[in-house]
Amino acid sequence: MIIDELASKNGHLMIGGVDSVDLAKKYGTPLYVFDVASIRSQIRKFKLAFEQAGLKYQVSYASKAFAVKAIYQVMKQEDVHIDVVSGGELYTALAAGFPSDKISFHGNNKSFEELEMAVKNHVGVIMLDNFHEIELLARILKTDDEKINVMLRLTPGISAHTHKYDQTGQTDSKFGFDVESGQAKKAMQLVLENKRMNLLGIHAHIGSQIFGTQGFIMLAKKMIEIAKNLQKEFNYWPQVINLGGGFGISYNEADDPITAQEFISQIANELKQSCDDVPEIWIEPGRSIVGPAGYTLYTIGSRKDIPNLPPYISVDGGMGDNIRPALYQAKYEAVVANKMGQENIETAHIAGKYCESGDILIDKQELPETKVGDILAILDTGAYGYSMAMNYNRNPRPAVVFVENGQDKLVVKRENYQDLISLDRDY
Ligand SMILES: Cc1ncc(COP(=O)(O)O)c(C=O)c1O
Ligand SMILES: N[C@@H](CCCC[NH3+])C(=O)O
Repeated sequence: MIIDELASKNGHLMIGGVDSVDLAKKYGTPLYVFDVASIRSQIRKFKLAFEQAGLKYQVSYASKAFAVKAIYQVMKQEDVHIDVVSGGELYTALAAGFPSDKISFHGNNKSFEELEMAVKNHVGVIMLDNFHEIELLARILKTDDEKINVMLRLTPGISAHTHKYDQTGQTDSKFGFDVESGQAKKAMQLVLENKRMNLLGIHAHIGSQIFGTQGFIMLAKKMIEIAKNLQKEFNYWPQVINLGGGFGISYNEADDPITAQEFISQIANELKQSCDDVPEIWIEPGRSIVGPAGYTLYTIGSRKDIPNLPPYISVDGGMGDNIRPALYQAKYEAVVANKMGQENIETAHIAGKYCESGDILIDKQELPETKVGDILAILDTGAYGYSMAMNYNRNPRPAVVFVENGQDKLVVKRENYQDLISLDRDY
């Protein structure tokens, strides 16, 4: 998000036509706020880019980025697929009324119960990740009319240029069937022999928060090469090639993401050059759909000044609602929501309230003059914020509000202290 492009009115940050300072007053802080129009617009950009490129496609929202009932309902309205990685995400999506035939079920260690739940609910496709899962699924599919679509997640041997914890496509990865060593071929054979599994195609995901098109072009090329080898071996041509997600977003000025249009047109060129019968192309964006739409509002509290060093300005949340700075050294930017347009006068550390020295949300943030009670808005927190939130130090998780067309709606209640002990039992 570019700070200069943020909307403001009377010195207040506006989100989706709603005054963010009013939201902080109405719902309290910390508060996650999502601009739903931004989510819809990003989905439409992906779809349009595929249509312009003339590819058969499917956009599947990677819901690990943000998985609550309301977002699954937005995805249903936008008529996209979703992917889930656990029984909990599947349960939430189904409870939200999301159609099961548009769900892909991922994960590197799906349990018998999770696979059974997926089969019983007739999910659109199960992404098989390892031999253990092929075995479990074969046990679950007891009769011929229990046929289910599957895809094989492959490890294509491509390292994305991103944080180590965000890489998934390299050979040394916990995800997927390794192509180099022949695991992928063996898995393909097992699945093709099982008449209760319908092999829809092949999948790979090289990582997350990736900039540039190079990695994705390499991946598209590699997937066609793999498909051609499999065709020779098994006379099988995939109906779908799923290229995963991972499209980077701009968290700060240094980040320079590619647009959906750039990425998809280049992939389309590569695919059309590589083969005559281009399969349907699926992508699984998570961060790029919800990340830029999200803001976290905090109230500024204590301040610690140290001679000749930047001050520590603390807010009422921190690593419990956004683990990304501590976990991936992620760099965010913030504005003071009730002082938009005011001149910056200092650089400060934005500290969280958790009992950890590493609980610093922003290492260096330019700020106008601030005081206790001001509202700080950290930008681009829509992905992997709420979904990775936790109760460390027994801090309740914040509420989530959706805004659209000047209206706000609470979609997840704030946890309270009673919620925190609701699972505890006396001893
Ligand atoms: C298989 C798969 N698909 C899609 C994604 C979504 O990635 P992102 O949110 O970076 O688009 C992930 C997460 O890294 C993933 O593991
Ligand atoms: N949780 C990661 C993205 C997913 C990485 C692995 N699939 C992040 O916040 O960047």
